[in-house]
Amino acid sequence: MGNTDGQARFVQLALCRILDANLDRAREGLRTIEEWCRFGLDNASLTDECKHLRQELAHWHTPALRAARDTPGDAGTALTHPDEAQRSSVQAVLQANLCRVEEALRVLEEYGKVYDPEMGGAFKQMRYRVYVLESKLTANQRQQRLERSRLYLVTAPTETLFATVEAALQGGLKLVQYRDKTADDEVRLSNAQKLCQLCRRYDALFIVNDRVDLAIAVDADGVHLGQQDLPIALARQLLGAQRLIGRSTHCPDDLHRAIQEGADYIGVGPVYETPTKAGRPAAGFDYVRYAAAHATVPWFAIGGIDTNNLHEVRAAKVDRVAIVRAIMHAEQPMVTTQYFLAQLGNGRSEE
Ligand SMILES: Cc1ncc(COP(=O)(O)OP(=O)(O)O)c(N)n1
Ligand SMILES: Cc1ncsc1CCOP(=O)(O)O
Ligand SMILES: [Mg+2]
Repeated sequence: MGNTDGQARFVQLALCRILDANLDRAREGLRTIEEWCRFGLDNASLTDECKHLRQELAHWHTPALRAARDTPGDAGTALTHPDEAQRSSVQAVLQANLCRVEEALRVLEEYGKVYDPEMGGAFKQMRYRVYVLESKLTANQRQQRLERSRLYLVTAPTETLFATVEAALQGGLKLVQYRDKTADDEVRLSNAQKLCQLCRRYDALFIVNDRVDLAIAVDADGVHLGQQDLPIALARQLLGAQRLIGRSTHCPDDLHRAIQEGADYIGVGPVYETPTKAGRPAAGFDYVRYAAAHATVPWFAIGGIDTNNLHEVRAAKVDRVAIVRAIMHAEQPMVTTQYFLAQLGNGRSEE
């Protein structure tokens, strides 16, 4: 009898320790996410949602559960995974903490059912709220990062592809498109994978030109589609709600259609005729000014823009530009990137 009592007490104590540890874990993870929503994204509603979730967790974190804590006797405190010692980016921090919160809530849900019949349902409901938070955070982040980007590097297949892109990233670039119209798929896949990883290291968005399949394969942030490429609706079905879709536009009709079809951003051009897109006539400055007056999504002027004519482009109310040769063929891509960013008044947004 004494033994059974002792066992029951042991189980109860273990339960309390599990609940206490996971309440702590979930609260800490949420606090980490909340700080980014507040200071990184300036997003009041996401910050509020984190705070509410933390308060609800605090409500369940009773003195009885806290009293069960025995940190020196906890066999798990010394165990860490090498990934925890290093995070490659803010994204990685957010991802790790979302995971930590979701796992902790699942543990609370399962063991909570044994401790208090109301706990299971309450933590399940919170877990679903964290999934929603995760979707909003991911979607929102990409949109916000896109909005902050004034300079868009569209790559050309050069011998120094990776070194040039990395130099531009070191110069502060935050938006890269992989464009290669001729390479074999095997090469494109490998290049896209490497560029995607490179962009992640510098907290830059990575977009694949033309190819929805490659964008999905490398887990890119989105795809850029021209007028002759896949319809936006189909790309959206394949890519989901959270990835970015860009569309090239050459005239007012294209612009309105792209926005109405759900493009997250548009390319506007070619501003000038350019050998990079041989055979496509310039759309001209009238269309550029039209875009400045009517575009309701971020738009990037593209085509023949370089450091010499940037002032003329800026005079047509252009705030965002997409560049191929002027950076890919620059002698000093990092310095050229810094010049573009400074002229585009990037300030805090590209930090
Ligand atoms: C930002 C941006 N704008 C326009 C284009 C051109 O796309 P598209 O018309 O499909 O031509 P290709 O680049 O595929 O030759 C772009 N890539 N990026
Ligand atoms: C892909 C594309 N679409 C319209 S213009 C253009 C190429 C722009 O290249 P560059 O900056 O070298 O003129
Ligand atoms: Mg295309």
